[in-house]
Amino acid sequence: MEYRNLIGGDWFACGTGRANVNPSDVTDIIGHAAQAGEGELDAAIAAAHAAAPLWAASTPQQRFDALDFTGAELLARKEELGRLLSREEGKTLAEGIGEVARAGQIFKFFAGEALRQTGDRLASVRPGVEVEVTRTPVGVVGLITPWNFPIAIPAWKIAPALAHGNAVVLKPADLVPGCAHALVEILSCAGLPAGVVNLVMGRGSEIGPRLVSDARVDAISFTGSVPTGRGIAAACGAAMKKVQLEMGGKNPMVVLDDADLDLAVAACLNGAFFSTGQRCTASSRLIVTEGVHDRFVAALTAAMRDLPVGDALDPATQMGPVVDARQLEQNLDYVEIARAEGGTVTGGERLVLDKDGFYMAPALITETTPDMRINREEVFGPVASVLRVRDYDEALAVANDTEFGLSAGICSTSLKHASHFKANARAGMVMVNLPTAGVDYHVPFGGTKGSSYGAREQGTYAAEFYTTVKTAYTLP
Ligand SMILES: NC(=O)C1=CN([C@@H]2O[C@H](COP(=O)(O)OP(=O)(O)OC[C@H]3O[C@@H](n4cnc5c(N)ncnc54)[C@H](OP(=O)(O)O)[C@@H]3O)[C@@H](O)[C@H]2O)C=CC1
Ligand SMILES: O=C(O)CCC(=O)C(=O)O
Repeated sequence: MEYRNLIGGDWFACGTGRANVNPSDVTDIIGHAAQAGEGELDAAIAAAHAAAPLWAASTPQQRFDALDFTGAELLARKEELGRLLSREEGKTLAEGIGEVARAGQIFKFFAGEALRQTGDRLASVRPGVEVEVTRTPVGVVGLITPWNFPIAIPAWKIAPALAHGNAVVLKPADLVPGCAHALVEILSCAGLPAGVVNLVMGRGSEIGPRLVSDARVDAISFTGSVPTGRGIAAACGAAMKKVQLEMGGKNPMVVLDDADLDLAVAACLNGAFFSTGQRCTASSRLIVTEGVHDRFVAALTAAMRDLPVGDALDPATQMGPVVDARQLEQNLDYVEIARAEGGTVTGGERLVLDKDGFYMAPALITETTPDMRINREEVFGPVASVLRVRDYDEALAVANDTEFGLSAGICSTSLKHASHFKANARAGMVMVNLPTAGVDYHVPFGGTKGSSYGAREQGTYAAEFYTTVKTAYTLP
């Protein structure tokens, strides 16, 4: 399969195609992706810039139709596209199909948002004057997306951008061109004017900074690593350009003595290891009070041993491979760092299976302290640590002792502690008796502190980023 770039409504096979490798089996080359250079990027931005006024003038019905069509198509093809997703990213088939369905629901939700454009008409403080407050499109939005949710994250950026009347240039992660291509191919049949949606695949370090700094691009929405995000924020700040960043997490999951132990173990197993731990919402710090600590560790260790690791496309697999060799090395390095810091390691070894892929066993690091690197830095793999604490107050203090603030969870049957945690956990999302990862598609997503910057993504709150508020005064 050859993945081409979509520029101004035409498909271009630019540059030498980059191989799209299956992380479950590196002998399986799924396709080759076009690599855009400066010229192709420039053409894509020019196309979006020319098309933006057309789409800004579209009716709510036109926007609804395009988004509803895309959502319906994704839902109808979720098995086929879920298979592609699992094959190129490595999450299990059930997770891959689930993610495509989620992308479909996101488009359906924003189809509805296109019809629900709101505004205010108010009386002026001056006699006879009318005031109207409306939302107008931002213009051209550059979307830079990561590899860990290769269809849902592009969906939750493209869908609100289009619903609110913007044109986009999508730069997906290098490792997952197949899903981006499939999504944009569907959008190219959705009745949008040429140039409203453009796809440029190519090295992020080369074309990314150009996309961010181009004066014709009015706003940037980014999800990925902290260092890349910081660079983008600095460039957008200097250009006084609107920017939205979703970055890392070091998400705490508090387990109190009074928790339902089975529920807590299931929530931590899911939060820490599902999707191979490659979620910015992953539960990477398990903070457990001393009365339940040993029973919790024993039960979670047993559950980890029963988690089949293997080829993402094998229906028996519950944890697929790591996305690539570099990420696998990073994960294994962190396991060794934790051991050297004095942590006790269970699992975390590289696995050699019949297929030549990037496999490792899930890792649990016990007997850790808050100052260890394993409790401060994001690993982005199936590696979780356990911190033993005296009581709820210490648990909350440890949970908040991080530079990140994306998601925070608590497992407890105490309404008092759950309510206090919801109010006092310094995170954008709080979960009670649920994994820190796995969020709904119709409500805001985002964090505090070093995890996020700018307006929230998703739900009705997405309007904040994808529109500019205009206040009009009329003397009739
Ligand atoms: N919070 C999250 O959801 C995610 C966090 N991460 C974290 O980041 C680490 C590294 O992952 P990685 O994929 O390399 O993350 P990056 O931040 O490097 O990549 C994210 C996106 O940004 C692009 N990009 C890279 N460099 C630039 C640049 N200078 N300017 C603009 N865009 C750029 C990438 O393109 P390209 O792919 O072509 O390099 C990709 O599309 C992981 O180990 C993990 O810790 C990673 C993914 C998601
Ligand atoms: O947990 C989720 O459902 C979403 C996580 C996510 O968006 C991410 O890891 O980038």
